[in-house]
Amino acid sequence: MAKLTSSQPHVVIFPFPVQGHINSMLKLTELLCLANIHVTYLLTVQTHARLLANTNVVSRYTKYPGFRFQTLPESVSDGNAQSMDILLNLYNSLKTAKGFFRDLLVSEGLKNPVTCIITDGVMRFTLDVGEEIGVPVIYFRTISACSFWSYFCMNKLVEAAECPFKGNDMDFPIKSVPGMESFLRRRDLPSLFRVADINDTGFQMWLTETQQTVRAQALILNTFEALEGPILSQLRTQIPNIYTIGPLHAHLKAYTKLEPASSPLSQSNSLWEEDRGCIKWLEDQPLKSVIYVSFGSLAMVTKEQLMEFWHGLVNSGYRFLWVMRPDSITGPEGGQEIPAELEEGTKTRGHMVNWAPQEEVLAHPAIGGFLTHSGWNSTLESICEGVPTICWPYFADQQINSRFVGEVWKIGLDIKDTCDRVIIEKAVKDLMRDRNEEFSKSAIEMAKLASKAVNEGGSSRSNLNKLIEDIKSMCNLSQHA
Ligand SMILES: O=c1ccn([C@@H]2O[C@H](COP(=O)(O)OP(=O)(O)O[C@H]3O[C@H](CO)[C@@H](O)[C@H](O)[C@H]3O)[C@@H](O)[C@H]2O)c(=O)[nH]1
Ligand SMILES: C[C@H]1CC[C@@H]2C(C(=O)O)=CO[C@@H](O)[C@@H]21
Repeated sequence: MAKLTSSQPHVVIFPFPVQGHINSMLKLTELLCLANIHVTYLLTVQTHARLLANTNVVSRYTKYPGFRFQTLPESVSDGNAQSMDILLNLYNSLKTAKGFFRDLLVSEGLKNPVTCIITDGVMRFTLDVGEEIGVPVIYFRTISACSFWSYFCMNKLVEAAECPFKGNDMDFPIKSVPGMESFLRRRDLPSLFRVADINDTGFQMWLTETQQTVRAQALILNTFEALEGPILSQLRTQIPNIYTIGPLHAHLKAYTKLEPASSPLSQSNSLWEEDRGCIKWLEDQPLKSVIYVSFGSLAMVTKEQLMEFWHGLVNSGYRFLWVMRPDSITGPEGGQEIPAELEEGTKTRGHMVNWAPQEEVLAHPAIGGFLTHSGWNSTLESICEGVPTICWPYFADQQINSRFVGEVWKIGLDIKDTCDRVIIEKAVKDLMRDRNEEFSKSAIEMAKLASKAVNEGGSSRSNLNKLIEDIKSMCNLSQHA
């Protein structure tokens, strides 16, 4: 093994290429670039093209001469699937890029040696490559610490016969996730736990992926100590080297002192075209009068669910801004007429878009609440703006995030497993009016803690500085075969 040394830190960052993962890993990328670290960022051909078409990333990154995008072979793709199939297709497709990844690292090494690899914590083939060529791998798992910890305890649940679930009582308590014994129910576990057989492909896949985390040099989490401290303490008994550096979107803003409103597209990483008409619409709405509705980039709703949400929102009497992503409605073509009262209610109090500049929307003074699927980015973005949430988790980590929102942080309502119109109407009225003071108070408190974490002297800022130092110190350690 020939040893190459370098005085220039060069990190290859490899996200699982879907919106929710690309976002936070690009924010980290920019923070590393600001610290004069060279970064090569890997994307599929598809996502790279979409990112370039819908954002200003090219001009944004020209100020960092050490940055470049690198695309994966064209064959790596999500197969134009939807939702969970996107993830499975991508997962399998990405593994075929192992040889490409290895060759890239070695050939990059000839010009500008790669000194550290930061990869998404669900791609263990990258650990194999790092070990093979002697370059340290740091994992970045883009979910919350609480959901990661529950994945990490999957084996314990199986050993304790808590999973697979016996019987249909979804409110049955779960005791095998240390630190969550007093409030965790079956329905709060990540949706992958809802299996009849633990040999289920998805279950085994995520169990194995999560367990491999211990092979990484360290783990980066997009969270902050004041939010998830007790769970992080549990996690550190198994994985001592954890950098909590979130919320990353706020961290980047604090670092660059960017005012969100001053430069609309400045930090967007959207794969869809943002409809800025909704900001104009928000300008005409009273203070805290609007509930923002969005289910992220992967969730799908059936036509029946859509109608329940719609009736619930209209019947609540509140104004709403609703992101209805193209292709996010499942079910047979055609069908249901839209009832006149929904048309009317939407015309007078609603606004719908395909994709919104979400960070900016949540920061807008007209927003009073957020009906969300509880994806981790959306959860952090609402926390930073002190916006209380109604949580309708769709899959994966979302089920446990929403339990923490409702039961631990008390910054919103968890309505999981139902979207009946009567429940939606009541939840909106509770969030926007009847229990607004209580939720807003805790949400604003949490927003202050988030801001403290990412500013000078805060825990996330110190951890980021430590990460940067550690990456710089890896310069003389890397070996290439
Ligand atoms: O109109 C929109 C809707 C969303 N977003 C952004 O898209 C991201 C969505 O991310 P997230 O809220 O995390 O949801 P998903 O897209 O569903 O993210 C996937 O990745 C997350 C991080 O791993 C997981 O927590 C989720 O469960 C998983 O589905 C956020 O940054 C939003 O600001 C927009 O900019 N405009
Ligand atoms: C397929 C989803 C289940 C887990 C994955 C994930 C994770 O890191 O655990 C985050 O969000 C989803 O995109 C993935």
